Amino acid sequence: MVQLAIRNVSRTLQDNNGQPLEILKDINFQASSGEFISIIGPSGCGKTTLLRLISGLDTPEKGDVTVDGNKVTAPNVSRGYVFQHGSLFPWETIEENISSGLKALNGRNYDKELVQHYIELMGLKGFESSYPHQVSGGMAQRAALARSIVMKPKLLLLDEPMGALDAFTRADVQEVIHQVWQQTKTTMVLVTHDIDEAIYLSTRIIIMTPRPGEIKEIVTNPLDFPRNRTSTEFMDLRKIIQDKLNFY
Ligand SMILES: Nc1ncnc2c1ncn2[C@@H]1O[C@H](COP(=O)(O)OP(=O)(O)OP(=O)(O)O)[C@@H](O)[C@H]1O
Repeated sequence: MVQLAIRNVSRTLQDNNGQPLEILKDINFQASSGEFISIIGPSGCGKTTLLRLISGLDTPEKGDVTVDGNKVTAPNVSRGYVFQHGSLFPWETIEENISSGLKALNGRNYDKELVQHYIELMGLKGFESSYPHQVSGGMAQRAALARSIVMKPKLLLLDEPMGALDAFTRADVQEVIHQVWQQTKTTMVLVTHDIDEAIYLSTRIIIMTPRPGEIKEIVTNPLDFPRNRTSTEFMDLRKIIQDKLNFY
């Protein structure tokens, strides 16, 4: 069933001199409930702009974004957003951060078991009382992910959440995202620069052109789970996507 629909979306912003800058041009795609979509493309092609339009943080001047048939006009808790730098509250502990949205919504009667479930799943047991500056970058990102997923969003938008992590930590957070996706069946849209990450996690990969960002191609990922990054099939797909990203 189609959950997310982007129809004829264009977005023009202003550059530093006040001149119009066409960022996104005629974007069209649909995602079904439970899909994992990655968006990949050259720097500045409008990936984050597209994610902001899906979240409702921004609105397009042409076209529309709908989720479950409803037009997106403003942010909503049903669409979670995880930033590159998880943006945890530095004055709250890991547990307080994870439960902050639930508390804001439900007061003190929030679902504490759910919070504990994600503390365990994210490997944060024993660090509940630590503050963000006392844990590693990977742990902070796992906590940011937990903070979003406990809200049970219909759609989870991931804006390069592994972008600032080293290769080992990155693989570790990818694994956690994959587990959360499989367990919750939440529709996820990930912006990434990392072809392997896109192949490892996604059901489909959207390849964008340089600015103005247009969809060059949508590649359906044929690989079964669990995926093996060193398999021939994985490496073949990496080459195919790398070639499609070769614009110059
Ligand atoms: N608020 C804004 N006003 C003007 N221009 C903006 C604004 N936000 C982004 N831009 C410009 O829009 C273009 C697309 O930005 P965006 O962050 O969406 O690209 P991206 O593909 O996510 O880039 P990257 O991969 O480097 O993160 C860039 O040239 C950026 O400088």
